[in-house]
Amino acid sequence: MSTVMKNIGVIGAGQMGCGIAHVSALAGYKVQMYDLSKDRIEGALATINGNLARQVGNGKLSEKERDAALSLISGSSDVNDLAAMDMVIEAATEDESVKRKIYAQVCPVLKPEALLATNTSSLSITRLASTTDRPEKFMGIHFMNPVPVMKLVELVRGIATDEPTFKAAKDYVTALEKTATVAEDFPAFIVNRILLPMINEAIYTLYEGVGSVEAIDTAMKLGANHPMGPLQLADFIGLDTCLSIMQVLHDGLADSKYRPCPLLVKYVEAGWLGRKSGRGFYDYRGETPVPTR
Ligand SMILES: CC(=O)CC(=O)SCCNC(=O)CCNC(=O)[C@H](O)C(C)(C)COP(=O)(O)OP(=O)(O)OC[C@H]1O[C@@H](n2cnc3c(N)ncnc32)[C@H](O)[C@@H]1OP(=O)(O)O
Ligand SMILES: NC(=O)C1=CN([C@@H]2O[C@H](COP(=O)(O)OP(=O)(O)OC[C@H]3O[C@@H](n4cnc5c(N)ncnc54)[C@H](OP(=O)(O)O)[C@@H]3O)[C@@H](O)[C@H]2O)C=CC1
Repeated sequence: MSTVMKNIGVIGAGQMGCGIAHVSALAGYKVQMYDLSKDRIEGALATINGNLARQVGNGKLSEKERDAALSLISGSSDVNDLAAMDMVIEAATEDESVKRKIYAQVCPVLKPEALLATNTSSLSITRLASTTDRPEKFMGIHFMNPVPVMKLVELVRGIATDEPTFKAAKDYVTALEKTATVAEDFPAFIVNRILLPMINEAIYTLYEGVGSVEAIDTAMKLGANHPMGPLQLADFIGLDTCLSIMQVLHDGLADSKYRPCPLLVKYVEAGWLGRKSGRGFYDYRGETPVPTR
């Protein structure tokens, strides 16, 4: 039997949390966002408003549909506001210790029958599930960035995930008019197992001086028809997230071919995390992005 869901909680009001709230509300779910600070929540609501307005501007949505979606989204920095949720999707920072702390805080607040999902890009679903009070009701629902545009969602079961949970997650993805693929619970699943080593290799190509930022991105855009160059895409994903994923691949598969490029490590250590921090392989602080190497 499938669980009928109406109320979706989203933990982490960053770029992915905003996207998940956006598409869930458009599909008619009531959405409650939670993040640590009120500022984050206010920023997220403004971002969602802007992205919905863009869809109205290009004729993808009517004003009525935008208003209906906006009226379904609330946010707060009080975890107790997640108590009535049928499913909570955690989309906080890609750091296992952060996610564990969140589950320890959130699980006692949730209804016993509520599902808990993670949008992790790489971490073991089974290991994350084991830190919760409901491993059978826990799974990976991995959206792609930007969520309102990308059609794919990877569904990942942990060893304990039960069938009604999987079915409810699949029904939810279908209601969002997205396509689900099933990935096994291996480091970084399918998309990032393939995509992130390519991005890491592009950073090695830069590190070794084979080409400049501009040359590498132009080469892959015009030479391989990628919509974004790999360094532009790394900045878009977030360099902290890219590094975490490479570390999970390196540790989890114990193969030196996944060694994170030292230049990626250096950028993250500098706090140059890409678009979200204003600087990465490009500097976004002016009118147009300028390569940093
Ligand atoms: C790391 C992980 O765990 C997994 C991942 O997500 S990996 C990352 C996967 N994503 C990708 O590979 C994205 C690659 N890039 C692209 O596909 C395209 O460059 C892009 C869709 C992001 C932008 O496309 P574009 O043609 O350059 O820009 P543009 O024409 O302005 O936008 C196309 C659409 O995207 C929307 N869009 C662009 N950026 C957006 C954003 N950040 N948020 C919401 N919508 C956005 C635009 O509104 C537009 O929508 P419509 O088609 O409804 O008009
Ligand atoms: N970026 C991408 O392309 C994709 C990312 N993902 C995954 O989605 C998740 C989120 O990524 P993304 O949105 O890019 O990251 P962001 O850095 O944009 O957002 C993360 C958000 O989580 C918040 N946060 C951190 N700690 C807590 C906490 N204890 N409680 C509540 N909120 C917290 C952060 O707040 P603060 O900034 O104040 O710390 C921030 O608002 C990660 O697991 C990532 O791997 C999945 C697919 C694609």
